[in-house]
Amino acid sequence: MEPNFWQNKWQSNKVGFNQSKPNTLLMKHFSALQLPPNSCVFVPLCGKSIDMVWLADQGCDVVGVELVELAVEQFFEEHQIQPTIVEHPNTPNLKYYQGHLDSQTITLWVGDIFELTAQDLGSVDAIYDRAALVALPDDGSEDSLRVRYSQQLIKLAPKAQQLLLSFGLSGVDEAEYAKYSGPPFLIPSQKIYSYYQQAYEISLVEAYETQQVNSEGNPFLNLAWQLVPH
Ligand SMILES: C[S@@+](CC[C@H](N)C(=O)[O-])C[C@H]1O[C@@H](n2cnc3c(N)ncnc32)[C@H](O)[C@@H]1O
Repeated sequence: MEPNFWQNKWQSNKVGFNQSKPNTLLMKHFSALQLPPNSCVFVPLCGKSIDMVWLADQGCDVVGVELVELAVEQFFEEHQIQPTIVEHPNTPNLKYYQGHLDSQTITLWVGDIFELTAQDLGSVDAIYDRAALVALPDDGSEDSLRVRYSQQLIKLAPKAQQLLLSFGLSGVDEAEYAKYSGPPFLIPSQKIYSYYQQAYEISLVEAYETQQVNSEGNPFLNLAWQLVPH
């Protein structure tokens, strides 16, 4: 997706991916990560997700990154948090907004995730990916946006486990997935392994069929994965 695609979505308020309530798979499976209090959770491609408030309520600090500044502004406005805005000392296209929710710190970088470094993020204990991997296309090439994104996550936080949410389709083979365009994209399970098995032990912690079916009656799936660094 070109940056303009996302800028337009936010400018025209076509943000159907944004949830009004915390994600049920997050609430159900987050405790399996067994994070100590004040752990830092990285939320890539964070939008203005309410899940970040839920994570802070669990006693975590949150670091996010989001391309579109309007999304970050809206996050702080909607939760009535007064942010401090800090420009990156060396990278002109990066800045962060930082504020506090009770005793937790929320730091949202504005910019392209590919411009961030592990040093910018600081120490990260876990990554929560909802609507991020599935937002990016994979044309099958070695340097597709989705492949580059998965590599970048590993570089940014090599010691962090991940809770990853994805979408699939029940009862079809991998070839069938290519018929569906996104975002969000459906991702065959084999692909999740191909992106991440070099860095993580991968467990599928939940997969459930949604009410929605394709034209052949195959149900769409919501999946939750736990990825633990080797
Ligand atoms: C489908 S939305 C999901 C937002 C959020 N994770 C949620 O659950 O609501 C994907 C977000 O990624 C942002 N985005 C896309 N490409 C990006 C990039 N290269 N760097 C940072 N953010 C990006 C978009 O602006 C958009 O807000």
